[in-house]
Amino acid sequence: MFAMVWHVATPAHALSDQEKLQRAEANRLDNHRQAQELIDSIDISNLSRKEKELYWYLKNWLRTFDGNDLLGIYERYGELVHTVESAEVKIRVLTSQLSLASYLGKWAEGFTMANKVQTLLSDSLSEAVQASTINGMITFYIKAEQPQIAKNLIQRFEPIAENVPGAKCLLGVQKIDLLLEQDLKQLSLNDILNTKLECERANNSYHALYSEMNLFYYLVETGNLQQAKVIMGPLEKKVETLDFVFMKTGFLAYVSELYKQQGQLVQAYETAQDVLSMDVEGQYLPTKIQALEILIDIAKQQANFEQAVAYMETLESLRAEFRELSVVKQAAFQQANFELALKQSQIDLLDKRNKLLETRSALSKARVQTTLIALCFVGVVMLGLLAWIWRSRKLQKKLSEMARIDSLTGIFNRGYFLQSVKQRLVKAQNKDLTCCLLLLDLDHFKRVNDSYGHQAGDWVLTEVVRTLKVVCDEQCTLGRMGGEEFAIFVYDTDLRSGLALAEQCRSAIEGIDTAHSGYRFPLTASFGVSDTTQVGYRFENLSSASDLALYQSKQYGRNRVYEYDINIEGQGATP
Ligand SMILES: Nc1nc2c(ncn2[C@@H]2O[C@H](COP(=O)(O)OP(=O)(O)OP(=O)(O)O)[C@@H](O)[C@H]2O)c(=O)[nH]1
Repeated sequence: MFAMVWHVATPAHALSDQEKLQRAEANRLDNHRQAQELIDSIDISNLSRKEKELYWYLKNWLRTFDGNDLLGIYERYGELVHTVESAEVKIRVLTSQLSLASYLGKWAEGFTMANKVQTLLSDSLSEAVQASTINGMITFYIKAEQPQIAKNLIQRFEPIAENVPGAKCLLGVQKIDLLLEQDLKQLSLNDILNTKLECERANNSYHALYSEMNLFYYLVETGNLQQAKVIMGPLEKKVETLDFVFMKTGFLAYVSELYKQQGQLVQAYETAQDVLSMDVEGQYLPTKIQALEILIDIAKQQANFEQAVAYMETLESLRAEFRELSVVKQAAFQQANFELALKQSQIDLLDKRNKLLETRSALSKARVQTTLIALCFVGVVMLGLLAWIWRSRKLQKKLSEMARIDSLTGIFNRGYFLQSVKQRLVKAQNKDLTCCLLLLDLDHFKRVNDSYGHQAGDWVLTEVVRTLKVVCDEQCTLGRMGGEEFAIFVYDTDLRSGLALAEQCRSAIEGIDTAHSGYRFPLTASFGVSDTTQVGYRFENLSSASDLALYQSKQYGRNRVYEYDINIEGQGATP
């Protein structure tokens, strides 16, 4: 049963490190010594990260067989579970640690661990890993005296066991274990035989032997002593080859029971003593209790009451220990459940907080959106306002321009001309500069209007201004004083220069070709000139003086330039 076919065919040294790992994994239950040798011969530098994780798991797992350093392995599993990345190896490490927790009586940690395994157990794991995990959990809960949870897990195991090779064997073993513990009447011989068959089919020699032992227990418990005796001999040999103390002691306790029931008291006594001596650390209390009960029976039957009482005292203390352990288990279970509920309520609380935060963030998002919309709205309003301000400015500019400029000719109107000239006069006075004012009036302009129409009159006005602009330089300020009367203020210019300029203007107007208006007619203007040396810097005085001179121009024949003369009224000048 333990022969390794592959091992015979392929020597270990011919295998790659990956193959060694796979073989060790496949045969770890059937031949843990060979699996151990394979693991020890692996050069881990050839392994990938995931393979290394499996390697470390198996290395620790195989060390549990000698049973020497269970606590050390338990702790190493604890470290490993934090460093492992592979979800499958992680849950296997945790499940094995869970199994050790039950051996070491670490019930509180065990229940917490079992809850963690439960949360890690997901459909994303392979069904094989799911099967071995559930199997490990069932073992734990049976030992932890939580049969209901074990039953539920068995139900969960059933559909998976259909698909995973070898899993039916494990499922069968668990069902039988549970019934052996809980309700022997529900168990049938066929259940055990079928399970044994399943395990043999799956080449799971360990569980096939385990089932055979269960068969033996069942036969002894149900009083089928003859049948039990038949299988006892070969079974004893097989059990001998195993290193598991608990398997040996468990088996021997029933062997002792069989001997006792068959009246072979000496053999029964010796075998029961073997059980007690093998389990020095007293790890397997139920077996020890079973052995002591046999010893008490035998002592009573042999009327060795003193011995019986001594055994009974030991038995009582073991039972007390057992009960205490049971209480410890229940308490640990309650505590783990309480912690789980606490954790769940904390998670619920966090969930609620998160939801609250989410709502708050949604609210603030909505607020931000509203603010943005409001800002956009304000932006649009601001833009509208700016556009409106811009338009108003433009309008204002146009209005103020209209207030300053004569719309027909484009030069200053009377009002603004006055304002502007007055400022310049102040400036000139401060600098003691002489300025001139020329007034000109078109001659017989009414005739143009009357003869050729208002449009021709407008043309004349525009053309005259254009001509004046050509003649005048930047020192001149032009203004339309009314109808066909214009003024030219010349800054920093004396009367002589002013008269010369007036003459230039007169001549230029006279030279305008009126044919461009569509009509041919004479076009002339009369001029009156004065300066500040004559009348001072008051505009009104200057204007009156030039006006008087203009009047003289008109009086003395038009198309002339007259300067203001304070003494003589009606003095002539050019031409
Ligand atoms: N076409 C046109 N005519 C204007 C404008 N403003 C005033 N007038 C005309 O100018 C004429 C001025 O006539 P008057 O004051 O009698 O002077 P005048 O005909 O030039 O005669 P003298 O000044 O004596 O040479 C009037 O017929 C006004 O209607 C204008 O903006 N366009």
